Amino acid sequence: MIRATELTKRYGSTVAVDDLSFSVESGRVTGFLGPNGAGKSTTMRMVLGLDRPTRGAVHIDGSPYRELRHPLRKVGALLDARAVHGGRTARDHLLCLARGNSIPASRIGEVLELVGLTEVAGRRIGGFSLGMSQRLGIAAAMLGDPEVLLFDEPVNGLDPEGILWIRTLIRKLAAEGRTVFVSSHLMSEMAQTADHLIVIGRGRLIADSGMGAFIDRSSQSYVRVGSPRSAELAALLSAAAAKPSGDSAAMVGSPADPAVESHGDRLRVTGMTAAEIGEVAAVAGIALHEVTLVQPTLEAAYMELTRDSAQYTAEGTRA
Ligand SMILES: Nc1ncnc2c1ncn2[C@@H]1O[C@H](COP(=O)(O)OP(=O)(O)OP(=O)(O)O)[C@@H](O)[C@H]1O
Repeated sequence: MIRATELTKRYGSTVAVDDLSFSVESGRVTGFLGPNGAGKSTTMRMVLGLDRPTRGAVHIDGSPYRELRHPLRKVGALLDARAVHGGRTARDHLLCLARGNSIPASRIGEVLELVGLTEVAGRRIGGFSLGMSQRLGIAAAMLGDPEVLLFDEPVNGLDPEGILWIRTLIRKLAAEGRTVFVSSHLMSEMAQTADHLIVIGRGRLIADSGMGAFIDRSSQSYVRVGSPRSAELAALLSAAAAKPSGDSAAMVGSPADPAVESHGDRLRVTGMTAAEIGEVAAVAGIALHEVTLVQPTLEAAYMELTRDSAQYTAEGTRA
């Protein structure tokens, strides 16, 4: 498990990460999202001891990274796949990393096989394509068979087959009970990979919630309800929606305030679940002819939530 507590990083007058507290749990994929410059890479660098927090701390299973005895056996990371010594062969690169972390050389063949680079193990890394470099970075991350894995933009530059391969690998690692923390700007990819989301903007926490809850809480998520007594039901739902729901998903400034609107012979209900609507109707003995959950894509929910946090916004992209 990764736990960040009041994590803060300043570069001169820039506050890159601002009082950030969150946990990344084991056994699931946690997506780390935020607009350009939000502080994702800086956070990941602090998790890995590559940057010192100005304030606060981040622990991996209770210890700061710098205090881990054999870091690669606890934490594997893919940050910048190109930041390697281009003159070395893939095998030598992995051998150097293994030696420094008391990892047996026999593991190198295993990770090369895992990422599909066995045939090019003797080639110099400098001639590798971006996709091959990404695979080598993942081989390095997996070298110590770590419980905790961090991937910063892992599908960057990969072809569709490579993207599918990484997605499958990431899901498998989480299913094995590992802690998997992945940043990406590709929302369609995240929607298929992550179970849980941590969203930051301008260095601060915006959301920490399950994927389903994140999408449900968007104002674009609603339940379409059809009933022969829709006017009566609308009044009952409005009264019920005014009560607090007790939902525990942390969402700063959630836009989904409960509301009931009539659209022809259908009701459009936001901020209530289909089950809650069904309960209200059942208590009043009102028949329901339709209850349909209409959800936006992760991309639409994300754009709505981060609209005010984006550092750079092109003309015409603000709703
Ligand atoms: N070494 C540094 N010196 C000065 N400022 C920095 C440094 N590293 C990051 N920053 C600034 O900190 C902020 C957060 O940057 P960071 O790279 O962590 O964001 P990010 O969320 O990873 O962005 P992206 O999605 O574009 O990769 C930005 O304003 C960036 O310019």
